[in-house]
Amino acid sequence: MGEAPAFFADSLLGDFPNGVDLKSKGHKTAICIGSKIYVIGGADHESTAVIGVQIFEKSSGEWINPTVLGTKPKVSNGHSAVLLNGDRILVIKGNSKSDGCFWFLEVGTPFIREQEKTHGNEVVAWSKGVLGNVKKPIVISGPSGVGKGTLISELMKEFPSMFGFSVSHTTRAPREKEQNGFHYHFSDCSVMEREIKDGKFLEFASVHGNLYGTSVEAVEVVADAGKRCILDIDVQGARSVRASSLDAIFIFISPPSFEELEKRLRARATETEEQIQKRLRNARAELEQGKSSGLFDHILVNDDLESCYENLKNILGLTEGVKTAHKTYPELVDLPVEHLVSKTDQKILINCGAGEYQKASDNMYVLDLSLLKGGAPGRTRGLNLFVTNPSTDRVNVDNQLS
Ligand SMILES: Nc1ncnc2c1ncn2[C@@H]1O[C@H](COP(=O)(O)OP(=O)(O)OP(=O)(O)O)[C@@H](O)[C@H]1O
Ligand SMILES: Nc1nc2c(ncn2[C@@H]2O[C@H](COP(=O)(O)O)[C@@H](O)[C@H]2O)c(=O)[nH]1
Repeated sequence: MGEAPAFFADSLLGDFPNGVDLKSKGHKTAICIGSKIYVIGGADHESTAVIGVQIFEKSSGEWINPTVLGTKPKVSNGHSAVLLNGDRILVIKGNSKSDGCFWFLEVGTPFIREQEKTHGNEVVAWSKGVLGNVKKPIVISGPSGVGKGTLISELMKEFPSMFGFSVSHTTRAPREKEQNGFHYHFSDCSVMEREIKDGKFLEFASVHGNLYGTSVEAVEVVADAGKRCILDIDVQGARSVRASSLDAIFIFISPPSFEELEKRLRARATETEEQIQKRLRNARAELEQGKSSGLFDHILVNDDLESCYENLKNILGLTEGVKTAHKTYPELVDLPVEHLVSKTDQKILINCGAGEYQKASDNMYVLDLSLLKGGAPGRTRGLNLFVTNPSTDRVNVDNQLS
């Protein structure tokens, strides 16, 4: 149970006209979902730099400090909040640019329900809203030595501005030419176990006797750079990603034969005999699962490297002449502190000339949420923002809201 915010729960039920399902006072907003009132604003109880969240449970009259996961938004002069689908709240920070003003607070999504089982406490999770879209990440799996890394290197070499590699964490020792932060983030077992508990990883698995994991950040930094992310992970990891909010394409690379796989692994000469034996034992299980689980969208046999690479490019729609990424981000706009929000279906109307400050020339923005992707613990992507002027674009607004 936490300390109450600086106003009483009853006052939350007053009529503050600041958006849909929204009651606000000062820099706090309140959204009611069932028996709970989520109070967003002020400082977090652990850090004064980020926006706090508290929950008022109406049935017991108690205040709860939930476990707050995800990237938290910095405190701002003011914000508005809108409930979406009953399980997440859109928070629009005023006085910020459109690449940093949209945030989502998840309160009842499948991810939150899973986390509540682990934490044994109320959980909420922030994710930053990102305008525009990037193409689906690509998960590449297959037994050790099949050629995943070789194929990925070819892609990155031919299309450097299009693809980015998700740099995993691992507890295995670096090989001779491997660089920390480039090939892997090399980590201690105790550090990585603590970070797993803290929710830093999208997925993790014990592979060939070591821990490996993809951090949420490893995937998001690639997408933030406008690139398509490639993950090189084992089959257990692929299964976890399938169950996560990351909408990806799953490709399994298979060897032409088990003998050829063994030959490649030995020729690479990076493992001891004992490790080779372990990897080969695991390869049998991975081949079984990879081919029969229905987990993978595509299975590619890496016999001749050149033709396998061509097949991979075909799957990814990389025909001749496609060399660069297409960025589709809208131009940045400034959202003022004073704004009104209203919601129709999957669209949010943001009126930037709110109340007494309204001028005929003030712009309205329409935030389209119909193509939302992802969410906590990563980013929420696929937001589209249209600008419109109420005095000249009446028809336009109506169309965009319908
Ligand atoms: N089609 C191919 N024909 C012959 N050799 C290949 C082929 N593809 C890759 N190789 C070689 O096989 C070895 C293993 O390849 P690579 O390191 O890319 O495998 P990997 O699947 O990434 O393995 P790991 O999962 O252990 O990281 C390398 O020496 C590579 O040059
Ligand atoms: N589940 C995960 N598996 C991973 C990750 N990073 C790499 N891997 C897989 O581990 C094996 C061994 O890799 P190696 O570099 O030691 O040869 C290989 O199959 C990789 O695909 C990860 O983040 N998560």
